[in-house]
Amino acid sequence: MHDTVLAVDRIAKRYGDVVALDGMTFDVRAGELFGFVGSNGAGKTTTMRIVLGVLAADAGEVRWRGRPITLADRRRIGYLPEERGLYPRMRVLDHLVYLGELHGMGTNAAIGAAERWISRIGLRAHRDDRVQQLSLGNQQRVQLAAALVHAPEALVLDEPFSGLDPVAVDVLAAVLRERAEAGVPVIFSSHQLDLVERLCDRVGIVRSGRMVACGTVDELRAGGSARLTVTAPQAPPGWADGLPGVRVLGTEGPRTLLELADGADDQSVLRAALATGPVQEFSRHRPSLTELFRDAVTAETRAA
Ligand SMILES: Nc1ncnc2c1ncn2[C@@H]1O[C@H](COP(=O)(O)OP(=O)(O)OP(=O)(O)O)[C@@H](O)[C@H]1O
Repeated sequence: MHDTVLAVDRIAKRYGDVVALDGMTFDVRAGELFGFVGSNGAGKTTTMRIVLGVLAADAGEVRWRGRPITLADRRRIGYLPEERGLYPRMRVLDHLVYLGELHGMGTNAAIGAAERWISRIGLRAHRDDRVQQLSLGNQQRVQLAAALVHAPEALVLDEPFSGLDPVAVDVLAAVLRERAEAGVPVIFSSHQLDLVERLCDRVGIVRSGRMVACGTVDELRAGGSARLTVTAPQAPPGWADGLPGVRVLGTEGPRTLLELADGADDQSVLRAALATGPVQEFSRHRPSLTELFRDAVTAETRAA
């Protein structure tokens, strides 16, 4: 039995004629990092807004620890919205203290927490600057500290890594991992799939307002079709066309990337490659998250 904290259950949402969410369903468990990925417009931000109560769903339910989520539950969530909302003229420390107090912290506790996050997120040199004086990336760091300052019981972060330099990416990755290890469920959206693959316990791939694949990266990869990379310098263009159970995904110089249907015979591919001349590379691998994601997006294009 998993310790589900947040459950999104068959959420539907339309904007006029646009169907933004169409039965969106998934859950996030205590202590896990959940990566929420999907192409632009797939419905990630809309889902997060509904979880936080910024938007109302047309149908479906959000549950917090097994019962319908309330305003009080939502105040326990640390939220990084897509539309970043800081007061530009406030100073960094004052801003974070203010937000901590808004979430019910006493002033001293809020100051202590704000100082700790300022150090942790690398903002010490900017502690007394006004938000509007900061670079975009540093404003993003303040926004992240704002989501963390009140010791939330869950984190819902809309593209938290966007705009961060590589050092800040590493710091944030460590912070999120640490929060998860403390039992906090963390859900975040990102287009940086290598980061999602490296960091997340589970990943959900969203397409057209629905969850089309959800599981650990290993589970998702195991469910994807095997890939073959073949390097055959003398092979003419189209050498792999028509091989049974084989789809050509692309070529790059002498290398051809192939997708194998279940049960397709990779040895017949090897024989076909050898028939063209020397084969310098022949390797079979499971798709990466990026490749799985491309498959999902391609399926969307084909369905459109
Ligand atoms: N306020 C709005 N009015 C009309 N349509 C909207 C509105 N907000 C979102 N949509 C539409 O709803 C769908 C889902 O958008 P959403 O912002 O949730 O996607 P997303 O997955 O977060 O995309 P991105 O990766 O680009 O941030 C899109 O078709 C979008 O155009």
